[in-house]
Amino acid sequence: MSGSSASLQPPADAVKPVRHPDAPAPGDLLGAHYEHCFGCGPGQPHGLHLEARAGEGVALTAEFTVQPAHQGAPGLAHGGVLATALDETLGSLNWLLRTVAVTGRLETDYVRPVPVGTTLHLAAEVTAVAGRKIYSRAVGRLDGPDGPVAVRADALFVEVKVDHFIDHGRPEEIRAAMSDPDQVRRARAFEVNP
Ligand SMILES: CCCCCCCC/C=C\CCCCCCCC(=O)SCCNC(=O)CCNC(=O)[C@H](O)C(C)(C)COP(=O)(O)OP(=O)(O)OC[C@H]1O[C@@H](n2cnc3c(N)ncnc32)[C@H](O)[C@@H]1OP(=O)(O)O
Repeated sequence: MSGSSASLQPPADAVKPVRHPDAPAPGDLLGAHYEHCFGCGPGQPHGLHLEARAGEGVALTAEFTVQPAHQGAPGLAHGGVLATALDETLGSLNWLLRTVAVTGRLETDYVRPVPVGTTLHLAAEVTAVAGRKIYSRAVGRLDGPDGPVAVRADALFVEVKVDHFIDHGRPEEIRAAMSDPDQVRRARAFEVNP
């Protein structure tokens, strides 16, 4: 069974997403938005270390290999970890819009179990934008980019200012992030609009 709820249907005044002119070129690795991000950060030993690559338009692909630390049932990926992989992949679309946005709603279908050791091949795209609301979807496949579907998600991201993180994040991590010029550069890269 699948099908997303009414709140994930774009409204009548929604428009097509526009790829930012300074978005990374198709094929480019997007890199981590934050060193300690559980989804993409190199500084998280048990994190997903998801690697996303820009596609054409407002779309991308990503890969994530399920590690023993990601188990739910013996030898199988935890559903919450798979939702994280989908969330992170969808969040990476921010790089192509050059907009900072956070997940408001994420609906996930689990279609096939995902064994430890599997590389999940993910693909995501923005389908519509309505004001601050960004509608997107993602799919994760086994055995390669054209393999059988294991997981799917529909999502609504909501645009926020960088202040969202500064206002709500724990002060010690915010202080460390703000004193790291590379982190500040990455945060700025999202907020430069045409
Ligand atoms: C230099 C130092 C700083 C460093 C910075 C680092 C750089 C960072 C760069 C990039 C970060 C990317 C990170 C990606 C990580 C992966 C993605 C995640 O996991 S994000 C974490 C999980 N998500 C949250 O924690 C959100 C928690 N929720 C909230 O904060 C708020 O609820 C928020 C912002 C989502 C909305 O709150 P409102 O007060 O701003 O806006 P309202 O008016 O409530 O909503 C706006 C519109 O969206 C709809 N909406 C909101 N939530 C909805 C929902 N759950 N379902 C349906 N519609 C929803 C509303 O109905 C409204 O629609 P109508 O304009 O009236 O048509």
